[in-house]
Amino acid sequence: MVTTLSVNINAIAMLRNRRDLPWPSLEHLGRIALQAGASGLTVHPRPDQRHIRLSDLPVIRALIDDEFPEAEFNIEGYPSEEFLTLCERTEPEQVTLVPDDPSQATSDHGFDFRRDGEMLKPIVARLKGKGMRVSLFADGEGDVEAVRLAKATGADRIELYTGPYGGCYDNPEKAAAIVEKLGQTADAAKAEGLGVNAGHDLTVANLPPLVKRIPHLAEVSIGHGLTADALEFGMAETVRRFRRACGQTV
Ligand SMILES: CC(=O)[C@@H](O)[C@H](O)COP(=O)(O)O
Ligand SMILES: NCC(=O)COP(=O)(O)O
Repeated sequence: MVTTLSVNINAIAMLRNRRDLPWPSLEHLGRIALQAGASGLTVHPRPDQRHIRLSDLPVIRALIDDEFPEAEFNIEGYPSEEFLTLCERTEPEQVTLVPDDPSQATSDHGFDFRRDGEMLKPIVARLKGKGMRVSLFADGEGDVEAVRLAKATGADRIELYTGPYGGCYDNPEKAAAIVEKLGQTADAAKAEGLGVNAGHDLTVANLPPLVKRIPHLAEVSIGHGLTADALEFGMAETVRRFRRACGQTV
């Protein structure tokens, strides 16, 4: 399976929001990323709109619809009524649900499916009923029962939270142990018929071992590390670097 790359544009929005000016432009950089072969764009609007603003969503929707109809729009967020209404209005191809509290600085854990499974079922059904693929943010600790409960929600995929893996950039032994746990979680998901995505703190350096251990990894969404890379190499070249790191022929 080819692992596709969705470019998360949150960090670009954060840079833009430093000033009351329209640059760097999400539309322009999103276009460059898609032209360079990214499979889609990801946004994670937070309730305080500290990076992605609600007004950004129709712009990205139109960019994909008008210029890249094969691309995927992935919207991430906590499934509040406000967020679900936003998804219904924007109709992303994929919604990634996360358990984040509004006060969280960033996503730092997956769902507790033992606690949240029943709560998620009608939400997953509602989004899928409107034609959106649903992915659920999940810890990658090899918890097979949690994966079974994720499947029972009706979701199409899980997204493995790779923050602990990304944090081990200076500790290869620990990183290898975490990749193995992520791999075991992904194997359990595959056995249940769930697709597998991954994201958080992925980089050109740490992607290849992950993709090697999880050959059925469907998609990675990457923002922080990718934006840092783009400052050095430019968005188009960065997308090509990340695509190669995903195992794609560029
Ligand atoms: C869901 C996830 O993994 C996060 O990485 C998220 O998309 C990033 O959110 P922030 O950009 O707000 O840190
Ligand atoms: N779903 C994870 C994501 O979109 C990007 O996370 P990060 O690369 O900004 O950590």
